Amino acid sequence: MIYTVTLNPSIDYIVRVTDIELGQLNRADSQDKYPGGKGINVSRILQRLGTPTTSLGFIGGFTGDFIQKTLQNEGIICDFTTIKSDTRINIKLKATSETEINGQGPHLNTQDIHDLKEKLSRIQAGDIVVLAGSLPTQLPIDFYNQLIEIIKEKQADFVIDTTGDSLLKALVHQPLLIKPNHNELAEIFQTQFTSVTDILPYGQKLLDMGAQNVLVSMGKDGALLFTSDGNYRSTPIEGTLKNSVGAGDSMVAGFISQLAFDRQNIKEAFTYGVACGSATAFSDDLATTTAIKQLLKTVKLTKIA
Ligand SMILES: Nc1ncnc2c1ncn2[C@@H]1O[C@H](COP(=O)(O)OP(=O)(O)OP(=O)(O)O)[C@@H](O)[C@H]1O
Ligand SMILES: O=P(O)(O)OC[C@@]1(O)O[C@H](CO)[C@@H](O)[C@@H]1O
Repeated sequence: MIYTVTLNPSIDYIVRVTDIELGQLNRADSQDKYPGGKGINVSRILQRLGTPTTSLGFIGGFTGDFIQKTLQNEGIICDFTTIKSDTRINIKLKATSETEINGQGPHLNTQDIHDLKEKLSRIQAGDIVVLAGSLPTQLPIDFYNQLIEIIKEKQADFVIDTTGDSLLKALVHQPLLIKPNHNELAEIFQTQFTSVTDILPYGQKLLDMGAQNVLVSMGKDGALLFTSDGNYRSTPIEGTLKNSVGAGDSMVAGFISQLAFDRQNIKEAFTYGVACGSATAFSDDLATTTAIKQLLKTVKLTKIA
């Protein structure tokens, strides 16, 4: 089973406006609301790929109810910890460019935290747990490490998609996959990249620091994969960008959907990751199964010397 943990889920409220004027009344051309949060996005794509998944995390209030009902209608197993406060709403404003305002997240109490850990303790050896997204402000910076200890005790694998110190601290525990984007990678090592060649030593560094597989996503420029069996680049896929929210999560989902079958089949995993990421970039919501299948045929990988 693949579990996803979303500590700070959201309703993503997408508002499309042709010309936004700050300080004025603007009227939306259209709007949508989707269940969001990085782990939840991973679960939604896994489900579309036919891979069984259970969603864990904190949800509450009318916003939490919307998320849980939508996920259950899509066939995702939900084992959320119910909290008293409302789950946040994240605004994704799509005008000539995309602007995001992510909410802070709800209040949690000690019992909520205990309940989440207790649910996570029910995983079994061989399961994969995806830890993705920001921490509610109240949680300590090492909270992911506390969850990793539980996962390791159970002899399960984990994927972590977070940034900065939380990511670096997780590396010694040998995550099955990490997926920084190129900006996050530059920030971790306090550097700047001007070409793909600049990125290569830093992807390799994360591998040497303990990650089993490192995916570096580069938006419209494709992605790089670093593994102990060699490094690969996916050539960019052409298409019209509709939505960059969740492209990275879709990539993670595509990748682990294949690793869950066969831990050795890295190239197939990378192919699925790229197809899912681009298919979401070219869709209004997260990618559909049909969109992913169409793009699978177009993914091209080259080995990096
Ligand atoms: N405009 C695009 N055209 C084609 N493919 C894209 C585009 N944007 C994203 N992708 C695909 O999706 C992958 C993940 O996207 P990206 O690098 O934007 O992740 P991210 O920064 O983690 O995104 P997010 O945090 O919004 O989920 C890319 O590596 C690429 O394969
Ligand atoms: O505030 P966080 O947890 O860093 O990011 C949350 C979020 O922006 O990430 C997802 C896209 O990756 C969205 O569904 C969601 O709104």
